[in-house]
Amino acid sequence: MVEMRKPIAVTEAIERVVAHVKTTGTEKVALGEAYGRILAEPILAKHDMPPFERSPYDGFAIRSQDSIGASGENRKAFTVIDHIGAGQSAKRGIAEFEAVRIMTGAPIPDNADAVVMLEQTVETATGFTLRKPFTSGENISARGEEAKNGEELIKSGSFIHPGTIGLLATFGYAKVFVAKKPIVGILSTGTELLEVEDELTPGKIRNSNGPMIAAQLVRMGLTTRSYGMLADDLDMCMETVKQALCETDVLITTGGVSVGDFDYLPAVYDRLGADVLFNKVAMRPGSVTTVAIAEGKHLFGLSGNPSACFTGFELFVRPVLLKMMGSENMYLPYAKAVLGEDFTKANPFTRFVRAIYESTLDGAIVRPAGFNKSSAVSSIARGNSIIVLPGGTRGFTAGMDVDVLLLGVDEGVDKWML
Ligand SMILES: Nc1nc2c(c(=O)[nH]1)N[C@H]1C(S)=C(S)[C@@H](COP(=O)(O)OP(=O)(O)OC[C@H]3O[C@@H](n4cnc5c(N)ncnc54)[C@H](O)[C@@H]3O)O[C@H]1N2
Ligand code: MOO
Ligand SMILES: [Mg+2]
Repeated sequence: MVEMRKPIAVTEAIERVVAHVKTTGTEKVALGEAYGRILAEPILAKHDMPPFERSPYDGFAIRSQDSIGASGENRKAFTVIDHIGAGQSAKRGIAEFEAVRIMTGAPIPDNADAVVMLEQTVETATGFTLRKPFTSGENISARGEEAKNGEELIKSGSFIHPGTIGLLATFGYAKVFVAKKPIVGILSTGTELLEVEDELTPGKIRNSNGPMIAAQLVRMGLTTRSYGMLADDLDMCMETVKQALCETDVLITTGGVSVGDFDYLPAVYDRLGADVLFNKVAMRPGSVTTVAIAEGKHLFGLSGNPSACFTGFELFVRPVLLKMMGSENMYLPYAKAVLGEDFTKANPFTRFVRAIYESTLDGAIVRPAGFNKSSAVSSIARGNSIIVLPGGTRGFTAGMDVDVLLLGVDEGVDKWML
């Protein structure tokens, strides 16, 4: 008797996988190694920023009170007593009708409270004249105007992108606490599988899922511990999965999760006494995606069909890995776009269509990326996004609004929106 599986909704499946996450712990890395990691401490302002009152312009620092009454007919004259660029300080404070020629980024001299831009002055033998009054604080960057000492600027759990690196450098974080990377194993199962460099032989195909998942992990800044390829053999699968459970934080397998005579992953979970969170999801592709927990670790049984495998990774593996690293932004970012061509197939389950998303001057357009069966590889290659069509619908036509999940974006969002 073939086992009858009960499909659960995608949202429910996602909730179940992310409910069981243990964090990986933290480590300190040099700033130069921090790009692409997840912050494991908040970024605090270690001092006021700017740390001193400074000039935002190239010009002259003056006492604003000396400019009162200035006009085209009544230009006020100033004597320049010093000349400083960024990194230099004036030798003394200014007195009445004195000024310091000051460049962008240089500290405001004592007694000065306004900066006149070079363009607003006319040079004289000893200084300059100006034709308008300045208010106290005009053209001055106040100390701490961007951040006050001790202020939390970026949350722990945030993705470290180039801007984050700039902020860390600003506050002297030569080293920073980041989440440890989880060790992720990949095992490709299937008697039909050949290595990438192998010539085709009858009935065989090359293993594309293994390299594809490894690259999906690289896109997240993670590396892979590869368990290679195994033929569909229960004992061999069992042995390798057990070994991987000792050596990894998460194991991803591909293939062998359906109800076929050589689909051995269900038996592996059974023998391990694993807690199967689900083995059928109301989605296409990827309906047979199975996730189990053994020894507190996630075993992701992704389908062998490449599009199902790819989608299963993005929907289920990615949020778990991100949550393990303390990120709250674990879900793919979401967009609305106009469907660029008809998609008339029925969608008994939620359908994830590999797609090409394009921003145009008239708004976002999305089109299916070609041959879109669960077994498809080419549409994954063409796609940069996934159209999500709700279950129980059909007859989407060009011009309709559809939901899209964007791929390859550094940092996702903290909510599953669909
Ligand atoms: N009677 C039923 N048959 C099937 C069902 C079902 O519910 N009842 N589900 C179908 C669905 S949906 C899918 S998806 C597949 C899932 O199959 P498995 O996850 O068990 O994967 P395999 O049987 O091992 O392989 C399926 C397909 O994918 C190819 N494959 C496998 N591994 C790789 C790889 N590493 N690289 C590239 N391609 C791979 C494999 O050759 C098969 O063609 O089951 C349906 N059947
Ligand atoms: O898991 Mo299958 O991919 O739904 O076709
Ligand atoms: Mg199968």
